[in-house]
Amino acid sequence: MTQSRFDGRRNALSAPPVQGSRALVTLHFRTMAPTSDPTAQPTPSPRPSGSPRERLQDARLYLCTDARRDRRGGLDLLDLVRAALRGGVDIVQLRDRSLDVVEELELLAALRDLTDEHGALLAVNDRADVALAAGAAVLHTGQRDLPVPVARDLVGEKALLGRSTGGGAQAAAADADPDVDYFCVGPVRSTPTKPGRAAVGLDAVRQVAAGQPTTPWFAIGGVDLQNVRQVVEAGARRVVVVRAVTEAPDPEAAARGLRTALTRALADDAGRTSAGAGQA
Ligand SMILES: Cc1ncc(COP(=O)(O)OP(=O)(O)O)c(N)n1
Ligand SMILES: Cc1ncsc1CCOP(=O)(O)O
Ligand SMILES: [Mg+2]
Repeated sequence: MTQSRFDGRRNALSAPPVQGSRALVTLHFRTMAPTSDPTAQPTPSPRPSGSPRERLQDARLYLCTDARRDRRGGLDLLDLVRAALRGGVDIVQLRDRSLDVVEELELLAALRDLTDEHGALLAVNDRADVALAAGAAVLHTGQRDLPVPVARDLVGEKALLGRSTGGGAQAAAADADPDVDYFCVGPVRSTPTKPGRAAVGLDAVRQVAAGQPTTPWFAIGGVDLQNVRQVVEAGARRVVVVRAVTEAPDPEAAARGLRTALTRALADDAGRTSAGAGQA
């Protein structure tokens, strides 16, 4: 495994400038890394390039993972993330409060190399200072974290800000806030990954979708291959997963399966209803 060391020099301010025009979006074909089957043909899937904000618009599948210090017999963090990116994950967040800042920055430096290679976005949870120091494209904060204006002041205009919501008024506030680049709605189902947080259910997803938010948003919490179609039918266009990939015996196949299921459910849903046409 190659270990990138954090050198303290790359930060969000050294990231390429945000391009304001959608016309600047270009599509290229992602290089698919070899799968476990050496005879398998690469199946190129469009990977959006362009500014982080443009890539966020096209993002469908977002992975949060801990540092996997206890690998539980599976892949270590970098191998897991590499596999997930090959499988089609668009955004990767390191979510692990047990790390000290030096450890977190070291891991983020390595993850940034991987996400950059794959044209994906790197997200930092909770800490604006760490996001800035790591040069991460995204800072994610929840309702009990830094207020959005403070987070924005700290990370600057170029960084993307994500916000957790339980749907309803929190989602409406996030959608109305020009500093929020995306928000999440959940937990859709109760989940051991967010203990003590009550499920909001698919009804909350339906309610948010009915409001036709203009800000990109994701459903999170208990989303997996079995229920992703229901989540899309409830109105979500994007999902965040933890266990569905991190606890899968084959994380690459799990990510690819979710991605394919999402794409199919989205296509079917778009054919069934025109209500989603204007959705973020
Ligand atoms: C993408 C994404 N969505 C939701 C969360 C949860 O954030 P929060 O409610 O602040 O809880 P913690 O993750 O900080 O425990 C998230 N981290 N990422
Ligand atoms: C971080 C977070 N916030 C709301 S639910 C959740 C965890 C989702 O984890 P999983 O996909 O394993 O249910
Ligand atoms: Mg948080």
